[in-house]
Amino acid sequence: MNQPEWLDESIPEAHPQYAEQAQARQDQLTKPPGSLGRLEEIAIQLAGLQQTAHPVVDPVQITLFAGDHGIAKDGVSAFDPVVTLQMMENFSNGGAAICVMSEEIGAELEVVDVGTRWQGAVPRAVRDERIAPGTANMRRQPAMTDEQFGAALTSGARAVDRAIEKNGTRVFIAGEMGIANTTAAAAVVGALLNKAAPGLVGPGTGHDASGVRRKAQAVDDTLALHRDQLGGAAALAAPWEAGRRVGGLELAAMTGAYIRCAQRGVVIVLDGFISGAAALLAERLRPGCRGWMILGHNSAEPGHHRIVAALGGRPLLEFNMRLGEGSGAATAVPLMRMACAIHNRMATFAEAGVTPEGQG
Ligand SMILES: Cc1cc2ncn([C@H]3O[C@H](COP(=O)(O)O)[C@@H](O)[C@H]3O)c2cc1C
Ligand SMILES: O=C(O)c1cccnc1
Repeated sequence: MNQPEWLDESIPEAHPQYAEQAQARQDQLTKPPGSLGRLEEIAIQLAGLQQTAHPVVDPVQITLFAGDHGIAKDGVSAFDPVVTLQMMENFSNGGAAICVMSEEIGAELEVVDVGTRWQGAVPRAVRDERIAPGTANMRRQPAMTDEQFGAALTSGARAVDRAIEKNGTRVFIAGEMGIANTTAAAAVVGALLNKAAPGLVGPGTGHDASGVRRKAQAVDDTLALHRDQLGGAAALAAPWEAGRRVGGLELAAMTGAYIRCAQRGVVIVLDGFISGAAALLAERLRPGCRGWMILGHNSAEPGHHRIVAALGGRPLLEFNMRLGEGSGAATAVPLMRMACAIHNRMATFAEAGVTPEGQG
């Protein structure tokens, strides 16, 4: 299989010396050391990644990738797949949650259709990069061909390049829309971690218990088929095969975007369950991506904590959100801005004439 060439580009690492300097500055600011908790950690992490004494969050780019899923026909979502198409109109008209959120936080929003079943021209404000009219049903055959998977990765990577060129993006958020994509995400995580469906699947858009059981069966059937075809679980844990056989076009585009962010030194804020699955896939495809990721929030989708455990680290927010679209990541942005403002603008003990030593 021919993997896209850009995938081989190297990924820079954080510079400990900048993180150490940032830590030293935090300890000189007019507050008890450590008293701003994770706000301090965020600023220190960003300073190390951005190799600067003055970490920044802006410009923030949000790019939402949309795609349809063959397995949606099997009743794995509480909603009909036509909602993916209807939501494309809604994104185009500025009515979706992520549209309001991106406006509210002053972030640029782009919506890229990498594979919906939309007939004819896509809605006005949506960028048309359709690779296929949805994935094939992964319960019966690979969701994507090698070429389609590679093209979806590349579409995500190009979205990052485009954003950097347009606005000098420093923080990137990938969102998604695709009815049934929590099923695809669960299958990707099951394949990569060699886990069975129970514990990975959850209500998604709002299934009841019998819906969740149907979904778990779909994921287990899917994993069994591909493990069989490849001759074992280890072969399906190989990230290229996992990503193309049981993933989604939008999930692959997110994966490509994350890898590209890491290659280009752009900080990633992860969203929820689908974003987490794409992040895990990115790290498995190109180790080193994880260093560029900040976990935005803990999704209420029950399997999300397994992704968090596999990635390592602790999400910033516990907000009981389970929407996707990039919404959890967007919600974390104001806190990250606050962290940088404190780091960059607070007075030190020396500047303010405040006595730094404790009383012993
Ligand atoms: C109106 C609406 C807007 C959404 N925006 C994001 N999602 C979220 O729900 C879908 C995944 O859940 P499942 O796997 O259960 O289908 C994805 O489209 C995800 O982005 C939405 C879902 C709905 C119904
Ligand atoms: O956590 C998410 O991203 C999520 C959960 C349920 C449905 N859609 C998205």
